[in-house]
Amino acid sequence: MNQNILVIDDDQDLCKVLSNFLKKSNYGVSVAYDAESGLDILRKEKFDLVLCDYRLPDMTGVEALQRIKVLSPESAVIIITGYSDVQTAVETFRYGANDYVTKPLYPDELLVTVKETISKNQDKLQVRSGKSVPEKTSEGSKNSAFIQGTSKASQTVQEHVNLIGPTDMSVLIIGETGTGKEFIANSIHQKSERAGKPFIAIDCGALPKELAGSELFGHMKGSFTGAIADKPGSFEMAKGGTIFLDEIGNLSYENQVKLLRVIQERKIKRIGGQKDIPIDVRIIAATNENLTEAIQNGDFREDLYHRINEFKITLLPLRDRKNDIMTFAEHFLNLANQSLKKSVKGFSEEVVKYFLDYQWHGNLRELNNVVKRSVLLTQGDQVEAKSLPDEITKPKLLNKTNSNDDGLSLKAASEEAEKEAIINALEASRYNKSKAAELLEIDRKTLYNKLKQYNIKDY
Ligand SMILES: Nc1ncnc2c1ncn2[C@@H]1O[C@H](COP(=O)(O)OP(=O)(O)OP(=O)(O)O)[C@@H](O)[C@H]1O
Repeated sequence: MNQNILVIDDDQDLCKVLSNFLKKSNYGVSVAYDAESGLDILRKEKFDLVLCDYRLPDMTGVEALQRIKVLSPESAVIIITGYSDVQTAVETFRYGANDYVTKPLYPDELLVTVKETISKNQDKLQVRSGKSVPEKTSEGSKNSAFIQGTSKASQTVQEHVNLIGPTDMSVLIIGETGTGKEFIANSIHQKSERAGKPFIAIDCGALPKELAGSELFGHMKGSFTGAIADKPGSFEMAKGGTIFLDEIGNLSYENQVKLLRVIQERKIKRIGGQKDIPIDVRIIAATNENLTEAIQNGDFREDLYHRINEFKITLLPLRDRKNDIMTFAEHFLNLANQSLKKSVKGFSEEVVKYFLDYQWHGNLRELNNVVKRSVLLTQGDQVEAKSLPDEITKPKLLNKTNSNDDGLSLKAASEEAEKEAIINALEASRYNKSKAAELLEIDRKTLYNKLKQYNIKDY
């Protein structure tokens, strides 16, 4: 049966082109020019994928995404965005977007992203419904796509993963969007005795409040409108395996209480059910927000925090572990060559410099997408700067013209250099702050102040 795609974009010409192209590639396609019409279509039909513009005339990208997830939690969503919006569009990942593509859209690149996204989403749905997913040998396989970073920070993370993997401790992974939290969670699972059992990833940010309880803990027929049959929740489906709760800070208070009970008593009750069901799962949680602050504000339970935080792993933003950038870029280049059937060999020196200087707010996910796009556009042997988006090659000029901001000033340049020196010292000292302060010839207190000033994550 054909897979169905819904395209929501106010650019009617783009919709026409996309629709023709996707139909030629054997997808069933429906089109809407604003979010409300798209949501109307979603109320009537099921879609494997929604391709949704980030800037719609009637609502913001995040709002559209949240409403899509309420109506059709099982559809994958790819956000279409202009490169200048990438920095804000990456926020949609907190609400369950599966990937993003940047305008101008290129058919080959889009097709690869569409195929991969639908396939990964179906694997997830299958695992959640209790069916095993056949091992894949292509680039779709998590294991074949996983690599270790080469920065000191990544090596330390890997040591921790190796240590903590075989235990049954709960782990809290902290990091910005796209830093690889789910990949690390999966790697911890693979190193444990639970490896042959399910790894179920739940995006708490994408779960509509009204469905979250049922999704996690299951329900009994008739317990609420729409509960047409008994349904096991993710905790039951993960039997013997690991559950990965991404964006755990988004769980409602009520579900936090239920989760605490699962952890303390190792059993659950389905919604509307009487029976206690024993649960054997390891919990790995992730967040990109400051849970301590959420606790102080009364939004997150402190007792739950201590339970999920038996071990903490912090993934630094890519811009703060620069040694990883080219390691991952080479890896993504190989993957892009495979999926786009190209044979680009590497990156020009200029490109390497741009990559090292860029801020990568979407982290590894953004790097992957930029490399994929540049491989597609490369005719010769190596990726040249002209294949990169302007935001990467001219960030300061684009962002700073017509503003009083001193991005081009000596002060900004020396602050940038200072920040880099601090990051290098931290890496060299394996995040031992006393040693880093010594290397920098400043005292610890000054170092702490600078970490705060430059928003360098505490490792
Ligand atoms: N160790 C790794 N090896 C190879 N690719 C990686 C690795 N970690 C991350 N990636 C790439 O980065 C993308 C984002 O990773 P992941 O989904 O694990 O990030 P995340 O921190 O969980 O993001 P979010 O918070 O938005 O859910 C992956 O799809 C993959 O392409």
